[in-house]
Amino acid sequence: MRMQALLGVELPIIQAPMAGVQGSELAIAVCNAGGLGSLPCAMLSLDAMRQELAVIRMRTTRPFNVNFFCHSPPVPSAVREQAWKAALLPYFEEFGIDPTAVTSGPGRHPFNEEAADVLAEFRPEVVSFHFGLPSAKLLARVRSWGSKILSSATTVSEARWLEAQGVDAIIAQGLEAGGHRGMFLSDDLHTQIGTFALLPQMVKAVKVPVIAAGGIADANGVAAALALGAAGVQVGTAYMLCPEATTSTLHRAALMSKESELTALTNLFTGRPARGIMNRIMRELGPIRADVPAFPLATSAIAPLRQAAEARGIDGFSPLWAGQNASGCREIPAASLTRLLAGLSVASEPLAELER
Ligand SMILES: Cc1cc2nc3c(=O)[nH]c(=O)nc-3n(C[C@H](O)[C@H](O)[C@H](O)COP(=O)(O)O)c2cc1C
Repeated sequence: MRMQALLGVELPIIQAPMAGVQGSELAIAVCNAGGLGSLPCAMLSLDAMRQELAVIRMRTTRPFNVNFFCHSPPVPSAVREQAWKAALLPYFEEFGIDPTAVTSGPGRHPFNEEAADVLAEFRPEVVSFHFGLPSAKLLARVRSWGSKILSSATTVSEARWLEAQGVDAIIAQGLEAGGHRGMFLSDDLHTQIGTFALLPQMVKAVKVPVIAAGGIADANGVAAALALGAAGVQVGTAYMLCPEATTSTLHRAALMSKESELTALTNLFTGRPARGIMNRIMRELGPIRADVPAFPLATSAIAPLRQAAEARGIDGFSPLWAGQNASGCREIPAASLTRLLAGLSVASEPLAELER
């Protein structure tokens, strides 16, 4: 089944939920252009989430997707906290940050009953999860509103597991993808393979529709994914320069520069592996370390460093999330990008140029 029939949209394009670089504005623009816009909620308070959802309902009548992380809350480890702070100490000194003032604590919220209470007020057409699924009870609550349920899988085994839990579609997230790996059955990074190797195997293994994600940045990429059996695609990185995204100036500059050609998986910023543009701290500490606190506890120690560096215009301590294919990033309205991805024409001349 094509994604359009399943999710009630015109185009087979999902704008990937991207916590930290977008809110309702991007989602609304994509929905109104015929794609499926997404609101990432992992970093939103309940009040902010309610406000964003109200804005979306007000400004579009189309289906939209609301996205959550569903990791298990971490067990803090004093040993790892200490080791992490020790590794960061030279940088705290360089930027004049008092290490004793650095607090620890979670920086990302998993989906829970309180978030479900807010969601119940809006009953979104689609709800997607990252890092597996929430409890069966919570999932049943989401399903009771008629919301279609999506989740990311990075391996065929994860796809089979999600199908057994009754999801409506599976997002095949390949190695190229920007941001956090949705992996949840294994923490072995070698298990995730490239999108166009993963997709056909997943399509063969499960009966539910499979949506391709990772490294897809233009109409040819979308067509290739559909030819390999995808019901639709989920595109993240390509939307990050759109004016409706909230991507920071430093992050935009990195995406537009040659730097964006080198990305790596790193757990330094949150405790879980995510793909971002290589920067100073990734280079100097090594992008993956065993002594980093569990997700999302690593975030709080690095946050003051990031803040101090960004205030000086330095991007070396910021998570510059991006996929391996930033070639589709364009400073054009999200509606135009959505149409171009779907192989449709756009009205204005400079944009029509991009189609060639
Ligand atoms: C900046 C950024 C933030 C992301 N945040 C989320 C998120 O909050 N939830 C989620 O399910 N996926 C998130 N992802 C992953 C996307 O859902 C998707 O897998 C990825 O963007 C697809 O690869 P591409 O970036 O190459 O298009 C994020 C990706 C990026 C680039």
